[in-house]
Amino acid sequence: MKMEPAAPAGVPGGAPDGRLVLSDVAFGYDGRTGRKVLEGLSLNVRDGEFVAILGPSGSGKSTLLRLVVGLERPTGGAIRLDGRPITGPRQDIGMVFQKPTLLPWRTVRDNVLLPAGFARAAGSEARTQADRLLALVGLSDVAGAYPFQLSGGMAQRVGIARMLLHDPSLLILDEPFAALDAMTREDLSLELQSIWMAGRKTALFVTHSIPEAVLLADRVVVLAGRPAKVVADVAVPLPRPRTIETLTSSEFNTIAYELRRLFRDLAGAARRAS
Ligand SMILES: Nc1ncnc2c1ncn2[C@@H]1O[C@H](COP(=O)(O)OP(=O)(O)OP(=O)(O)O)[C@@H](O)[C@H]1O
Repeated sequence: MKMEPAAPAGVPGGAPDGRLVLSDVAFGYDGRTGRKVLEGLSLNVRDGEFVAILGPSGSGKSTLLRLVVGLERPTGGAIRLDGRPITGPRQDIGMVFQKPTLLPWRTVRDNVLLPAGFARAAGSEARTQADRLLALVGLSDVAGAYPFQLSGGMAQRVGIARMLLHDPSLLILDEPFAALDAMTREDLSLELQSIWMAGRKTALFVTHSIPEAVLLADRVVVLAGRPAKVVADVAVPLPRPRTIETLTSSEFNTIAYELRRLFRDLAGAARRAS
């Protein structure tokens, strides 16, 4: 397996013809102190590629996603999707968070329709699409239910259906399964893989779980440092569809083990530096 150290600039780990290209990106929340969260971060995601992002807590993974969806603007470098800079939220980017933030007074169907302006404003086409997506994530039976009637896994399925409402071509997922029990998490990971395989959308997926990253991704990118940048870019050439059996294969375990070792090295280096 190849653990590629990140190049100081440019587009490590991929051809320069990526769909989503981050070039030498820098960002800090506090303009006054100038403290940067990310610096010199370059990443190239190809069309249809599923990239998982791992990194120590606080390394800037969510910040990176906020930049990609246009909720924040980089203070240095550039982020381009299909060759154009990202200047704000857009319909061709769908996002799902750790907590799906469902409106408790709206039904499941209306929560899926939220990006379309709710059921009354949404046309019949959007309502049909919402029902189709609820069927896709196995929630047709609870379309008229309210969020308090759902389990954590069901609520997250609603979040996934909502993310897909406008048929986005770029999926941004920020620890979507972190709050779920292990079995539900595994089931939803495999469902996400099916959805992704059916549409071959480009996906950026942040997780703290090495096995989850290796199970789902074509590539695992590791962020680290203060400010953070890409410190490793690991290809996952396992056949698809991946299944729970994949978790027992020697190829899977070799990649997961190498990533674990890398994390231990990073933690050791951070301890020595502090
Ligand atoms: N809105 C904000 N204002 C100021 N600082 C912030 C804000 N959001 C995040 N930060 C800081 O930016 C850094 C990176 O945070 P971020 O949430 O991106 O990391 P992360 O890798 O996603 O963390 P975790 O794995 O714990 O979710 C942290 O030091 C955090 O305190």
